[in-house]
Amino acid sequence: MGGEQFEQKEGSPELLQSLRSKATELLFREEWEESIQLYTKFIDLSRTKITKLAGSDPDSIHKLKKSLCLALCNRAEARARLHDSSEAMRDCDQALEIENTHFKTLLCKGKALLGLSKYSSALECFKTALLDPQASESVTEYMEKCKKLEFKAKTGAFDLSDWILSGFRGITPELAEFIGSVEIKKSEGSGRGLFATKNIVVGTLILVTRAVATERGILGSEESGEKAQMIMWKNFVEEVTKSVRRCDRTRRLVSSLSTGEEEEKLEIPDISLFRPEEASETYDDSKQDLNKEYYGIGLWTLASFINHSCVPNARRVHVGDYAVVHASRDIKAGEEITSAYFDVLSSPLEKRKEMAESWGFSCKCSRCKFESLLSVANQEIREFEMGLERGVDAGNAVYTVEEGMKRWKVKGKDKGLLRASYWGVYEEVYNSERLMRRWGRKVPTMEVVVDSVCDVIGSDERLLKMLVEGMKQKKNGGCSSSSIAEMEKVLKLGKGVYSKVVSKKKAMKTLVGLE
Ligand SMILES: C[S@@+](CC[C@H](N)C(=O)[O-])C[C@H]1O[C@@H](n2cnc3c(N)ncnc32)[C@H](O)[C@@H]1O
Repeated sequence: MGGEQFEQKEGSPELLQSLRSKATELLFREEWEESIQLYTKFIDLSRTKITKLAGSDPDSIHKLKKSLCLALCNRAEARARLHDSSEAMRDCDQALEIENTHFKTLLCKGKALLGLSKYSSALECFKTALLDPQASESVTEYMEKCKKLEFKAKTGAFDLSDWILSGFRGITPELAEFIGSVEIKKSEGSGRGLFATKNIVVGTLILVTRAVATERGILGSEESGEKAQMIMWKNFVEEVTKSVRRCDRTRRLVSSLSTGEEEEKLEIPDISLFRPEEASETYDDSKQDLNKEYYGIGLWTLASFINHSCVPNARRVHVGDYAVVHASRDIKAGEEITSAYFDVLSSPLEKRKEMAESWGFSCKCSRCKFESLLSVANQEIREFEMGLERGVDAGNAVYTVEEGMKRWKVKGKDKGLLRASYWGVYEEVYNSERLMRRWGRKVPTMEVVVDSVCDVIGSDERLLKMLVEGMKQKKNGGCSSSSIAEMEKVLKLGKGVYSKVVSKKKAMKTLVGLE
């Protein structure tokens, strides 16, 4: 192709024709990069020619502009396929400057806007496209999609009941970016954090945010797994770098993130920076643990402002490329929203310190402060923990903690903190008929312990499972059906674990194992 091209004069109709048909052929063959290259050459040559012909040959200029418009539109299509929505948008805008109702471009721009989560702007585009005689049903379908996503983005009303119930199988449901009642502020403990601007009820969605980049894979055996992990990280960093280069807004979002150093000096970005519809696009030319070997990396900018706490009030799950954060207990206006970066149930202070260290920080949360003070003052706790390591009887261990708390003057909510730290032994006791026969009368009931733990660490599937098992056992033991209050408690805990995206009550009942 190269030789053939250079024999033709730059800007000759033959060269332009040949470039255009080769670029189109590549587009049909889905060879996006190569197609973009040829369209770029065609676009540059056409523009030069139009400038040269200015004022002399209106017919030729008209024809050239028409094919320039189509070339920009096709290049936009190819760029959109490579997930370069910002550059695709720029091509569309330039094409629409030539022909403001160009049908194919309007469709392409609408799709690019959808890719940028700008649902209402996308809807406007499709509305204009619908006026074109070529408009088919697919335009109406796109309009419906925009309306649905815009509604979700405004309200956070998602219903993933069916997908969750099907065991997360099938097509991942389409989500929209959503930012609830939150703002970014200085956090007492660690740089900046996300804060509630209104009271948030357990289960309510706080954020749904799409990743700047993700990388997923299955890791093999130890050695090849490590290598695969390294390759995934390399690809991931390349993807982030590409996204940052492509889009100025992404660059601003990524550069607002903390590196974990000098957190006191970090700027507080306005939350509107993260709202896709509000963000002006400037073009800069420059863990679901179903499988232990499954590995995933991602970067979600707004979710990265959420600090860790060992008494978290929010949970984060991933659905496709989205991070979904919801309240795992009721949150008061002004309270900092925190999630657990690692398992905080069944993890005494020293174990949590190690885990925080592997994340590169030393945890300053209230639970760590409380337990540090307690263990410094308390030789008994250290001895108790040494006993746990030696494998003492779980019933005896629970009894020791409960009696100890009386002596150490641990009261009210603080009891939940220690029970959470030593949850492992509590769980063992409540799950064992033998231990319950021996210790049942000497230790608090499972319901009391679950309540107090839930109060401090928020909803957790292990707490939920324990409550549900308790209800079933009561039923099997001849108790009449569970009380409404018990049922409501389980469903509330279910909401805290799975969030309101399981909005059908029947679905929630099945999910928690009550049906
Ligand atoms: C994902 S960022 C959270 C937002 C960060 N504070 C900021 O200003 O951008 C994670 C970093 O925040 C800090 N951090 C988060 N939770 C913390 C905690 N409980 N105690 C101390 N530092 C914490 C650590 O430096 C950690 O590496």
